Amino acid sequence: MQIEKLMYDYNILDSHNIDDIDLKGIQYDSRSIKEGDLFIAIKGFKVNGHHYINDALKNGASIVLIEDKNYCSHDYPWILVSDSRAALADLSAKYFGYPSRNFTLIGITGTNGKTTTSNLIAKILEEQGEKVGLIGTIHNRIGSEILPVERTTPESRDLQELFAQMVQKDVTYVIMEVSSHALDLMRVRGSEFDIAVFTNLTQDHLDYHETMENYFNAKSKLFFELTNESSKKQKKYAIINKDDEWGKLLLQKYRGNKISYSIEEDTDFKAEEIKISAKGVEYNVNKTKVNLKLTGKFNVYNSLAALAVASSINIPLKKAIKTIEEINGVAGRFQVINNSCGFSVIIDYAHTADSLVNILTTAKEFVQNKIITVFGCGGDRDKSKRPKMGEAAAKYSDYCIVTSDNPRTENPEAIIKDILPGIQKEISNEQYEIIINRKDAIKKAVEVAHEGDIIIIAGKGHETYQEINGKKYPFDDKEIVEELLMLHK
Ligand SMILES: CC(=O)N[C@H]1[C@@H](OP(=O)(O)OP(=O)(O)OC[C@H]2O[C@@H](n3ccc(=O)[nH]c3=O)[C@H](O)[C@@H]2O)O[C@H](CO)[C@@H](O)[C@@H]1O[C@H](C)C(=O)N[C@@H](C)C(=O)N[C@H](CCC(=O)O)C(=O)O
Ligand SMILES: Nc1ncnc2c1ncn2[C@@H]1O[C@H](COP(=O)(O)OP(=O)(O)OP(=O)(O)O)[C@@H](O)[C@H]1O
Ligand SMILES: N[C@H](CCC[C@H](N)C(=O)O)C(=O)O
Ligand SMILES: [Mg+2]
Repeated sequence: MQIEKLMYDYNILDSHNIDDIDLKGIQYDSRSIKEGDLFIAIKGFKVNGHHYINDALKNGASIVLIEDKNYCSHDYPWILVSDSRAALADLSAKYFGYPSRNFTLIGITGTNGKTTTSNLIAKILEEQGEKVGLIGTIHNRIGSEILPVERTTPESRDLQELFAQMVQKDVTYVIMEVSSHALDLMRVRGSEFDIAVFTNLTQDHLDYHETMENYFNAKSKLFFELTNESSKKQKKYAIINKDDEWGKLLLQKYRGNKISYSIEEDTDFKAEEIKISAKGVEYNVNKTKVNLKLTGKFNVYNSLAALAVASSINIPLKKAIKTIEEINGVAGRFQVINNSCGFSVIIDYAHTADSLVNILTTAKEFVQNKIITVFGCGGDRDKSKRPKMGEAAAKYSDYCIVTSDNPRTENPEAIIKDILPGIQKEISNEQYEIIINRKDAIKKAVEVAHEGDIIIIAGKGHETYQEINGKKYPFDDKEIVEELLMLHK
């Protein structure tokens, strides 16, 4: 694409020597630059992308886009804008042909339940014969083609490229998890959403957002994107959990079409007569029975959200229910590991206090003996959630083994030290132990478990690695526990 065409109508502050440049691509990382690309320099949290302009030029960049006028130079063609992160999103959407205009885009935000809910919605749509694109924590998917992921919501440029691939492959609906980081860092700017879902808001990521209000404001951005003009026929909807205090606030603030769901309040989709068991959960919604193989009150919420989305695109309730009733589970979400040892093992991605409370209280509904919980907290993430996760785990377990999650660049012992005050608030020294090595911790849980116990291995769910000091080592809770269970007598 000619640079003049890309920049036509764009608010630029200044430029140098940009005539007649035919762009081959757009990149925000100097290491990904190929001959003829535009390099967009972003001032990051860790480093300043402007420092990598020379690397980008060496790798073949034909022009750079900057926001710092100190990098205006006679040595290379440049464009100066006021915000290069915004420009990355705007220009990528244009470069890839505004791909999200070609399908119905469903965004799901909230602290917990995004992955589960998006998987339920994907199945409902696929059952209707639609070709679905799925973007989220476990993987990205185009129809049945699986693509690996780095993070939950891709960077704007990568997202627009992925959308364009989806358009080429005739996808009709895209369901994506939208993280608060993504909303704050403009990764979804230029994406035209039709339906937005708010699952809940509980403490996480305060290392980044600092306060719950900021965290809520970041999440809310998805809904204010929704009110923008659109070229599509699909009526826009906000789908919101009214039992969540922040959800209530969003319902009050949001002016467009909305559908609410709940267990406790009067709403469009209200679950009643809930029965939770080890095998699943049953409830009634709008006089129709739902019998899920997924268990836990939290999955009542996830399924209500999915049913509300289905109704917003005119899929009959009974049809949508039939589909979600067939779903056996989502990888690493309350995943039961079958065995013949007499006790149960459940792997779950709970990495917040709220999600620990949810899975442990669910397990308490049907445990016959004791609950043994193996968990840790991720490094380089919200430190203030650590004692709260400790407290939640201790309060609802009979025995806790505190271990490592992804230490990232932190010292695992220091992370555990942050967890302990929460644990010690609830239980005595005999009711917990520390085993830093996660594999050894899981091994110990299997050794001490008795008939009727439930072992909960929390925090890493579907993850197949453990990140230590910038390196990802193979590590899979499921594989490890299956190996240990085979050896267990
Ligand atoms: C806080 C955050 O989200 N940061 C993201 C952000 O980083 P940043 O802007 O600070 O970038 P930086 O590393 O300082 O680098 C600045 C610029 O220099 C460039 N650079 C850097 C080095 C080099 O040699 N050449 C070069 O050009 C970089 O590509 C970048 O454009 O933009 C980067 C590029 O897209 C991301 O990699 C990075 O994600 C970091 C690694 C991350 O861990 N993010 C997590 C917290 C995250 O986003 N999580 C959410 C899920 C949360 C949840 O809901 O549970 C997610 O959506 O996955
Ligand atoms: N609706 C819900 N409300 C509260 N907790 C939930 C809900 N759904 C799932 N959980 C708990 O949160 C964990 C994560 O669920 P899920 O992966 O669906 O959420 P997510 O929002 O995608 O999380 P992440 O932001 O880490 O990608 C589950 O393993 C479970 O413990
Ligand atoms: N999306 C979450 C995942 C956390 C998973 C947990 N295993 C951890 O490492 O803390 C995050 O980036 O905070
Ligand atoms: Mg997720």
